[in-house]
Order: sequence, then C-alpha cells, then structure tokens
Amino acid sequence: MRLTKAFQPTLKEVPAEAQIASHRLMLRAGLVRQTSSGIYAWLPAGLRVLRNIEQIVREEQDAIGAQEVLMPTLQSADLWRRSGRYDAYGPEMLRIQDRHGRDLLYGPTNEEMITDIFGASVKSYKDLPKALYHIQWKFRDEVRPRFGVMRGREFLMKDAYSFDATYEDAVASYRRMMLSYLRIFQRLGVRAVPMVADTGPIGGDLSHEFLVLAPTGESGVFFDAALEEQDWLGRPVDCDDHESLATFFSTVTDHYAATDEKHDEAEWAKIPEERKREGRGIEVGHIFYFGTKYTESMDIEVIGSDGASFHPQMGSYGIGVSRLVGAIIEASHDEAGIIWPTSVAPYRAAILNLRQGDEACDAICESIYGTDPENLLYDDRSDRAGVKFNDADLMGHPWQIIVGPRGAKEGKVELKQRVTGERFELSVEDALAKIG
Ligand SMILES: Nc1ncnc2c1ncn2[C@@H]1O[C@H](COS(=O)(=O)NC(=O)[C@@H](N)CS)[C@@H](O)[C@H]1O
Repeated sequence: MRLTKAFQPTLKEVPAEAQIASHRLMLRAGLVRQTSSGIYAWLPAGLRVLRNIEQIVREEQDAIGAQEVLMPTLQSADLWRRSGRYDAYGPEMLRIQDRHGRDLLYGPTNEEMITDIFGASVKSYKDLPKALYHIQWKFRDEVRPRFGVMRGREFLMKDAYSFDATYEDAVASYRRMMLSYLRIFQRLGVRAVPMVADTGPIGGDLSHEFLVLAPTGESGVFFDAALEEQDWLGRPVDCDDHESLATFFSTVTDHYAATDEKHDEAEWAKIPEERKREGRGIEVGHIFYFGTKYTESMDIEVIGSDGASFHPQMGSYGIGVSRLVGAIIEASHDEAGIIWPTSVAPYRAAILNLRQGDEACDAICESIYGTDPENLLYDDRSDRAGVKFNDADLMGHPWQIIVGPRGAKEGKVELKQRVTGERFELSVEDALAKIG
C-alpha cells in the first residue's frame, strides 16, 4: 500500500478519555474510530490486524478438529426463555423488537443458539463428539465501556462449543481447547498465563481464563514461571488420546497461577523464589465446562449405544479477538508507539523514501515495493525524514527499510528492527531476505 493512497488518518493528539496506551495508540495510528460509546469502526490497518488474529485463531481451532460455522448476531428471545437466561442475563442484554413486535436480542454469546442448532439435527451418540466455533460480533451493554476496544459494547469474539457423550470425553474436549488456546497465544506473540477461573453467568464447574501480561492489566496475577517457559507449538500432543491430553493438561495445572482474588499465600510459599512471577493481566480468553446445563434446560437428547437417550455434555470456549488488538499493544509498545509482533502486524515492513523524487531512491523503493505491494507499506509522501521515522515508529511495523540518496547510489538500504532498534546496512536482496 502506498501511504499517499492509504486511508490511515494518524493523529498528533488524542481525546482526553483515552486513558491507556493501547486506546491512545489505536486512535493516533488510525486503526479505529469510535462511532458511539463502546462501539468502533475498524479502519484499514486496524482491520488487517484483526483479520491476522482471526486467521491464527481459525487455524489453531481447525487443527484440533473444530468446525467453523457462522451464527447470526440477532437471536430470538424465545431461545433464551427456553434456557431460562432471558431474564437472568440482566441489563447487559440489548433487547430489540421487530416490526411484528417479536422479541429479539443482539447476542452476547451463543450457548442457546448452538445447542438448538445441534439438537435439531444430532440424534445419535455416533454423531459425537462435535466442536463448532464461529468468529462473530457480540453486544454487551457494559455500564461503563472504557479502554477503547478492550472493554467495548460491540466486540468480536471467537466462541466455540463442544458436544460429547460422556464426562471423560467432555474433559478431553476441554483439554484440547486449552492446548489450542496456548498455541494461539504463542503464535500471537503474547505471554498468556492460564489460570483457574470463576464460571459466572455461563455456568459449570470447570473453567480457566487466559491473561496476557501487561502493566495496565485489570487483574493482579501471581504465577509460576514454568507456565510461560513452555513451547506449546513444539510440544507433541496426540489430541485423540486421553492419556496424552491428560499429560499435557497436568503441565498446566501442576503449576501455580492465580489472580489476586484467588491468590493463596500458602500455596505461593511452596514455589522456589526464582520461579515466582507477579504482574498484571488482561483477560483475553475464557473456557468453561458446564456439562448438561443447556442440553437439559433446552431438552436436547441423543440416543446412546444402549438405546437409552441422554443429554450430551458441553463446554464453551471464548477468545476476545477485538480485545486482543488492544491487549497486544498494551503488552508491546514503547513511548514512540506500537511494536507489532510479526504474526499480526498490518504490514511486514515500511519502506521509507528519505528523498522522494531522487532517481536512485525512487528506483530502489519501487523495486522493493514491487516485490509485495499488498503487504509492504511504502511511505512515498514528500514529508521530511523525521516525520516518516516518527510515523513508522507509531504505526509499529516490525521492520523499516530506510532508503537514503547516499546508500541508494551503492544499492544499499538501512534496515531498522522496531522491537530491538537494531540497524543494519544491507543490499536490497539481503534486506528482503532478513525481513522474511
Ligand atoms: N466487553 C468486552 N469487550 C471486549 N472483549 C470482551 C468483552 N467481554 C468479553 N470479552 C472477551 O470475550 C472473551 C469471552 O467472553 S466470556 O464472557 O468470558 N465467555 C463467553 O462469552 C463464553 N460464551 C465463551 S464461548 C473474554 O475472555 C474476553 O476476552
């Protein structure tokens, strides 16, 4: 993308209500614009990050055998009356009436809907297990939306739902999702700590949440360093074997991790000093096992191998996809701006032409840009170098390919790595090889 063509309205100043770094930087870098309280429009560069996160989530959910569906945002109130949650859910639920006076709602989550869809077509235990997920906008009428997209009212969630014949199978599904989540967060380039959590309005008795470590996290976090020294992607786990899943799961549950609400000093004292970690965390994912809560309340049954019918066991598994854009910035920025992990960055690199109009500079920039115009941002403005450096640091590209008139004459460029600040004088092909 050429910056002279891009719609990326950067800001010098931000509105006073932007209290935390990610909110300020998302506005200043032109990633989003608020359209009303807690509701945002995603501008091109911000949307590219959102899509990159979605794709990593999608790949790792598919990898454990979950199947993607897409459920609507609008749901019938009758569905929620069947589960008994319509009145219980409270003022966060946005209730709507259509022209025929029918009660609808903008979905805050989809347990009822997926259970209804599943129950209408699955009649036999032979059709189990099933794991279905979608990536869809949700609405929760938060009384005090704040911190930009981190606590919005309309937000993007990946929510998955598992259906199993037995408790053991449901626990295996839960552990498969735990593994998938740890792989997702590792690929996103964040440090996410899994810990035992409350079940809240979703229900059930087994739940973990995943907190990304960031100084402005809403929760205090105490955890054993062993939890984040794992390579979840490199770890071989046979997702079809309950033993293999149990061994993996014990790697997680054997190590201490708790938010300040649940912190247990006695347990904490047992951990060697050098393995104790404390910090602040942002909740980016939350998984629940809740058995037959919805299949019973909505009367969904399948026929077992013995001919008797039973309520399938369920779990639900959420990731805050839009919240992650803010959480990643909270975890990875400096005073100059955003520092995107390579896996989610809107562009692989920014090409900075320090003298637009100089024949050698323009020629080198055009040849580099031509190698991947879709994923390189070419700052072809006639602004002076300082403006280009500041904007590139603000936007957070993992690499800056700096083309000045002296270097250009010798076919050389300067490469700057955003996360380390390191600079390299390289030929064009070596620079392209280095940014990968
Ligand atoms: N107001 C919000 N703004 C942005 N993200 C949110 C908001 N509320 C929740 N989330 C994200 O959505 C994730 C899942 O939400 S949840 O309520 O914990 N879980 C569920 O809704 C379950 N139905 C999982 S399928 C949270 O971990 C959080 O990362």
